[in-house]
Amino acid sequence: MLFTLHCALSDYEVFTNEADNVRMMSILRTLIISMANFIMKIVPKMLNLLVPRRFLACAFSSSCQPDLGAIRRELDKFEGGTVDLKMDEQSGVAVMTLNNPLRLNSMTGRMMVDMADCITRLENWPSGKGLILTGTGGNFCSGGDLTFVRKALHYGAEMAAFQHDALTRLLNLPLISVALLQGHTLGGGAELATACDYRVISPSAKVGFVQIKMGLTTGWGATTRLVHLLGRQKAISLLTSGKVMAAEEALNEGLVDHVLPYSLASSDELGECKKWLIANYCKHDADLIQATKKSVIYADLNRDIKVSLQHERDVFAKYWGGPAQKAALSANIKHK
Ligand SMILES: CCCC(=O)SCCNC(=O)CCNC(=O)[C@H](O)C(C)(C)COP(=O)(O)OP(=O)(O)OC[C@H]1O[C@@H](n2cnc3c(N)ncnc32)[C@H](O)[C@@H]1OP(=O)(O)O
Repeated sequence: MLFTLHCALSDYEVFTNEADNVRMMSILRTLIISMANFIMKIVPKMLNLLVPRRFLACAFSSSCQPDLGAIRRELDKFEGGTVDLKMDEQSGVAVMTLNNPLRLNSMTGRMMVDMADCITRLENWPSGKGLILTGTGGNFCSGGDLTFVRKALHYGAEMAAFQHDALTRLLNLPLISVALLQGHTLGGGAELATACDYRVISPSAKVGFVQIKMGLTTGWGATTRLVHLLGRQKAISLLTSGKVMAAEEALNEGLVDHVLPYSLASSDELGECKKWLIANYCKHDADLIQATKKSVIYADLNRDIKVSLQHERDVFAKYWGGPAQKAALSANIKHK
């Protein structure tokens, strides 16, 4: 590079008449290309020195496997609130409750860890059929707990990796899940809601992906899930506007599936949501519901139609001629 620069400058002194202009242009071109090459080589090296290696490796390498155990230990230090789980064996419906009411159930690091543990328990619940994700005190969730957020500004990539893992596991539970949106569902709260199969909303509730107003994009996987759920256009519209929607608008946008007919006390709305879930999706045998949901997830993850059909056939063959089918045949059911 220095050699090229030296030659170019000394040549410039020699060529003074117009006939040499073409040659001079060519030298200048060589010089510019050399400088560009030099910059291309040196800038990534300087960046590497300035930005912590761990961040570069995790943010830019597709093969990066975040150490979720280490992240979990770090997040667990950001205390405040809990996430509680009640599994009702009789109905087969569990209720997972975000519990940080003084801060409208916004999520601390500790709550993220709690939620991941609840999801692990639900992954291993063979008699389960459904799950309701709700918040305590009449609010679903007002996003990341801003007290936690302010302390964890250095830890965004790691927190996102942890939440992506937990919420993908939530979405892929073999249970039919529904988020009950009451009061405020904002930012990260709206992201949590998209990790359930369905969303039921109280008529007085509001929901919005306000991340863009907070100088952020989605950190807990909602962009990916929204594109699957609503398609590109609606995802772009909800995420770039940051608009906070009332219940009917959220229904019209396709974000929610059912608006409760009346505003009730928050525990009564939970009861109504449970009735809606059971009546629509959890009437049948737990084993069959879980097999069905697993097949749907399999089909979603394996868009290769042959692979998905093979899996569907294998599951079908397991139930064909089994006791549930024989009982149904004997019952002579009329599907009116
Ligand atoms: C990776 C995550 C990315 C994100 O989630 S970005 C979005 C983060 N969320 C927010 O910015 C929401 C901020 N809060 C608000 O806009 C309002 O509080 C909200 C939800 C409209 C409710 O308004 P109001 O009904 O007037 O109630 P309020 O403001 O008096 O709130 C009651 C108490 O709750 C607190 N609170 C609400 N949301 C919080 C949050 N996210 N983190 C920490 N604290 C939060 C609020 O500070 C207030 O506490 P205090 O009574 O003043 O001690």
